[in-house]
Amino acid sequence: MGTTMFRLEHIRRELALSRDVRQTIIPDLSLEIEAGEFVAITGPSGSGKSTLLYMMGGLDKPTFGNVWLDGEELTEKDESEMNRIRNEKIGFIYQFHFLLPEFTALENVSMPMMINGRFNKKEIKDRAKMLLDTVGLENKYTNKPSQLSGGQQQRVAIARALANEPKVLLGDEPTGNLDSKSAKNVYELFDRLNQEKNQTIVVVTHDEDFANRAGRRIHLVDGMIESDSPLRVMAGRS
Ligand SMILES: Nc1ncnc2c1ncn2[C@@H]1O[C@H](COP(=O)(O)OP(=O)(O)OP(=O)(O)O)[C@@H](O)[C@H]1O
Repeated sequence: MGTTMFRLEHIRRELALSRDVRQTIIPDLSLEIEAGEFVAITGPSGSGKSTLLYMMGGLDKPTFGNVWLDGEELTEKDESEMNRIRNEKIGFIYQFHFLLPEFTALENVSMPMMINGRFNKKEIKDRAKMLLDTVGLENKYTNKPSQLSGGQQQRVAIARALANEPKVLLGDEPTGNLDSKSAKNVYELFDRLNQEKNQTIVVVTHDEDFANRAGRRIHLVDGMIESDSPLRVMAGRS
């Protein structure tokens, strides 16, 4: 048995549409994800995929139920504790990269490390370079986002998400805004991070090719797990 990275117990997420009308997005969902897994969450539009991912990343709270990440219970944490956990343990990648336009690739990747305070100035610069090298942008340290292609911008966002050596990398349609060639580069990068560094990855995706790269696919319909299937034997796991 591996180490449990995520444990979700009887998650329910309701939304108040008006004073007395509530919509149930996720009725009752339980799930465990182990360290080193690469999981794709798929399902039709509106099935609750992003809502689930945001609760896993502590960006949204369930109406009922509990979420544990790496042994820490997220739902009971206040905002400042959650900010710490997000900065230390979670790398989040969105469909749109949200890079800071006035800063270079190197500065964008450095930012989470400067907030964290764990590395000194030189270490931050060295790590930022190493991370940009990892995502294949060794020649783009001083480029600002506007001087990079969409795929390159997303790779900077991935390097930034990895800055503080997060326990988990969460992606909400990370290839949703990319052409097929750039998307393929991003899949390959996720694959490599998972295979070589045993990085735990959970991505929400509509992209079949991407979902097929993952070791496990969780298919949601109406906020319920319709299927949960391993796709292939993961490297290094018995
Ligand atoms: N802030 C909100 N206000 C109102 N409805 C919301 C809100 N957030 C989510 N919803 C509703 O909750 C349901 C689930 O949304 P969610 O974004 O999790 O689905 P999804 O499977 O990720 O969809 P998509 O694939 O289209 O991104 C949808 O019916 C959506 O309309």
